[in-house]
Amino acid sequence: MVHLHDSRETSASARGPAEAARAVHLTKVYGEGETKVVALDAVSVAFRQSEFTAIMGPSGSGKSTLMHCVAGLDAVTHGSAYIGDTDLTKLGDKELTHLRRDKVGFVFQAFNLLPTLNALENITLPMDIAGRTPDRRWMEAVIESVGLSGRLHHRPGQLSGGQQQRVAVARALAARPEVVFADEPTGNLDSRAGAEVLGFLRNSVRDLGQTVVMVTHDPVAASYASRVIFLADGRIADEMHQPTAEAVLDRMKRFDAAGRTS
Ligand SMILES: Nc1ncnc2c1ncn2[C@@H]1O[C@H](COP(=O)(O)OP(=O)(O)OP(=O)(O)O)[C@@H](O)[C@H]1O
Repeated sequence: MVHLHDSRETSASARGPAEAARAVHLTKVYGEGETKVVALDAVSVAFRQSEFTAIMGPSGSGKSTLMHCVAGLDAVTHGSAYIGDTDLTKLGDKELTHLRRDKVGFVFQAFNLLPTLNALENITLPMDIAGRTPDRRWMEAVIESVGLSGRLHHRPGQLSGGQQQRVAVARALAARPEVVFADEPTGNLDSRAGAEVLGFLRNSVRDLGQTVVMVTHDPVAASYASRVIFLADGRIADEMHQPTAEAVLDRMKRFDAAGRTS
């Protein structure tokens, strides 16, 4: 296994743990008048570099909204969202597009691979479009940890669901982003393929120093993270470190008992 920690992390560790992304008193309101929904209510949370955080909570608690606002995919109503030191609320559309392209990696439930390109071409596509040359050592490390070296010239249709999602994760990592946001990355996978993808995400944090923030409904998926943030009614309700699936499930049951799920 190649160990290739990010030099940003080394320099940051001299200053204490650096934050790859954070929300500061972030409020997100959808609609107005009778249809007004406060999806996030003054949420403050930081995601440190080289940390794997899972965001959990009942349906409608604001998980996706938090991820979308911090990733610059959705506008903030009040407060701020940062990637590194950059306040996203101060950026125009074009700057935001560049920041998302250069600093953020995304993994969604649907793999979103291009069917006519092989695995390697899919992995390097965003960098090709941006006209950037991939860092060779980093790419080799990503491809080694993704465990697809024998399948790099296969097209998505020739790969299993789990392999396709691992290609999607490698694509998110290829540009060496500040942070990777994963939204239900195992939602379309059976438990074995899901475990492969989660293991790969965890390795990318451990071996490559990547920062990962993952929204999930699944306590087993959350147990791969080193930290779980629980949202309820648009607020941070709890936090757990070194979670086990059982402990996460127990915590989620207490939300059910409080009648907060829909
Ligand atoms: N585009 C939108 N317009 C209006 N309301 C929205 C919109 N997106 C989300 N909401 C509302 O904001 C609240 C939080 O939604 P969000 O999708 O963030 O929750 P979630 O925890 O991710 O839910 P789930 O687990 O069901 O995906 C919900 O009440 C939802 O109905």
